[in-house]
Amino acid sequence: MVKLVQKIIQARKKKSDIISNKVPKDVVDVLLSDTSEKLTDNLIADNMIHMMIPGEDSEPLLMTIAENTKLKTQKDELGEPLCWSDYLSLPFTQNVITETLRMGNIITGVMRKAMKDVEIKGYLIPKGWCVFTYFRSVHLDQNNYDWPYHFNPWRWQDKDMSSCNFTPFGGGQRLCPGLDLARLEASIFLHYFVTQFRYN
Ligand code: HEM
Repeated sequence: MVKLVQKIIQARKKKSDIISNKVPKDVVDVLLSDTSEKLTDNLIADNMIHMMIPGEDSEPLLMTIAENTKLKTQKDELGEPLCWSDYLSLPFTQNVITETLRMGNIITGVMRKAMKDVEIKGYLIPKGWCVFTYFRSVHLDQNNYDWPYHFNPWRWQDKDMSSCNFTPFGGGQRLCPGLDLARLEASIFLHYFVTQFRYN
């Protein structure tokens, strides 16, 4: 990321040599126009990255904290432990988990062996061949997801998850039997993480 941002800075520097005295249009322009010489390219890149990360992740985190804090307060008032229906009552947290599974699933795909000749979309997979179905390329394909590298839990609101474009737990006869348990564990982790831990 630093390398990428540094390239942008270099390109801007070249441009600003040609067009001097122009009014700064964005953060990079402002940082580059600093005359104190304290701002190295590295520091400028660092500043830009720090501005990008909160812009990207703060909203989903805020929503998750709000939803889970509300539940924790209710539970504390009633003096009750968490139960199954609580897990289902956190729709935004579920969307955060779904989006995490889409972008960062630890299982990148599954292996299959063709038991007979199979033709898919004009390609022949001969009997006995092994195939690796790569989930990640489907989950990060912009034909299936707008801005696929953008962490956007809202994309799952009112969306049907049972499509072939979303298979973090596999599908068919070998569908992961731990699917619900995995989501439940992730929800419990997120609940305690956002309601009990401090970031500093
Ligand atoms: C985020 C967590 C998890 C992910 C992403 C995941 C993903 C998967 C995937 C993709 C498969 C299909 C493998 C294939 O088709 O070859 C699978 C199978 C399986 N998973 Fe999970 N899994 C998770 C958690 C769990 C948990 C918590 C358990 C059990 C407590 C579990 C038990 C199994 C078992 C037993 C199979 C084999 C099913 C079969 O072959 O019939 N998984 N998992």
